[in-house]
Amino acid sequence: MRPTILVTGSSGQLGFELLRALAPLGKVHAPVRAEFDLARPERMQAWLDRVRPDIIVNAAAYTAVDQAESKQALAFALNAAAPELMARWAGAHGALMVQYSTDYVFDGSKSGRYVETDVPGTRMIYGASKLAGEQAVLAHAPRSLVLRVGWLFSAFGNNFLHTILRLALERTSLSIVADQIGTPTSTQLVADVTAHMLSASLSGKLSEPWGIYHVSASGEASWHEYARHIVHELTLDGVKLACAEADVLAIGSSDWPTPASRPANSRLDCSKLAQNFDLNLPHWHEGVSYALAQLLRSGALRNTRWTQGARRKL
Ligand SMILES: NC(=O)C1=CN([C@@H]2O[C@H](COP(=O)(O)OP(=O)(O)OC[C@H]3O[C@@H](n4cnc5c(N)ncnc54)[C@H](OP(=O)(O)O)[C@@H]3O)[C@@H](O)[C@H]2O)C=CC1
Ligand SMILES: Cc1cn([C@H]2C[C@H](O)[C@@H](COP(=O)(O)OP(=O)(O)O[C@H]3O[C@@H](C)C(=O)[C@@H](O)[C@H]3O)O2)c(=O)[nH]c1=O
Ligand SMILES: [Mg+2]
Repeated sequence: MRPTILVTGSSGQLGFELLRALAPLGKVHAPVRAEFDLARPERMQAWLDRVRPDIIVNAAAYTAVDQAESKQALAFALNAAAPELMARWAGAHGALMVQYSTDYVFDGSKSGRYVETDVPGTRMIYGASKLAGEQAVLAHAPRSLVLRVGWLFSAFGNNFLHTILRLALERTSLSIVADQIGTPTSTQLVADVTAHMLSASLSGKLSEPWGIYHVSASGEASWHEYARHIVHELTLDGVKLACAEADVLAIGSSDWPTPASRPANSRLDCSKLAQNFDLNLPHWHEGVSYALAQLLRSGALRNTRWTQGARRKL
């Protein structure tokens, strides 16, 4: 029998890709927020009891990093209490669960890449709420995968790539922090890796696949290098930007004060993923190229002033 799969957050950038990537694995249910609201436990419980999914893939979350600082209760309700409820249900009914967490569970003080056994320590509410969520899932759903990802982007949705595209069209220079490093990772890649991990786990060939995994593209960048790369690629594509690559300026975090204190280093080591699942992930440049190609080819942008004549070859 094909498993029944619940995907939450399907209107978000990762959930959207999961709809595509998980379709070959089973019957995907993607309730909208009104049907499955993370802030309404009784609704979630009723939905789970009615549909009885075999696999829960939770891509819904409170993701507004700075706003979370003043919305602590909401961030914890969505990022910790709601995954706990799903995990308890999964544990009680023998379901599998996939929970997404973040590189922001770390404080950034390590000089190298973070491994799964490094002790998290975060200085922000979003990170603390996601950490509580991953701990609750691991505690209550014995068959769960907690995938820590970071710096997600896609051709669709809210993310840094879109912010830079918009700003570079409007402004003649950009000031971007250069002292926070991580790895931009496409939601397509994370969705495809999720599908691979789930099908390998379901095959029964892996003795103990469950637990925390770091999942990121290879390579690394500061936000400044990432922004420059986006502007460079768009310029090569013939997009008429107001901002030239040389005018993407490096600044320090202290020059860009934000409510949440972001880690200086949130690079993730993915050796455990490579070892247990035989996956070696591509460089983040490849994901950016693909997302820009999708953007430039999308009908929604075809008639805008700045894409006229712009073209991308992969
Ligand atoms: N974005 C990033 O860079 C990173 C994200 N992650 C994690 O990856 C996962 C996916 O993130 P991403 O796709 O970027 O997130 P998005 O912000 O793009 O999407 C969030 C999703 O959660 C849904 N949601 C929000 N509140 C509720 C609620 N009360 N009830 C039901 N659904 C709700 C949203 O629905 P609606 O459309 O109704 O608002 C939307 O579908 C999250 O767990 C996030 O913490 C980890 C590291 C990096
Ligand atoms: C727009 C802008 C941002 N910045 C800085 C602020 C910040 O340090 C950095 C990135 O800002 P953003 O708000 O786009 O990204 P941010 O919200 O920090 O992204 C995070 O989202 C959550 C959900 C995660 O889990 C993380 O992995 C990470 O992807 O860029 C500038 O320096 N100049 C600018 O013009
Ligand atoms: Mg943000």
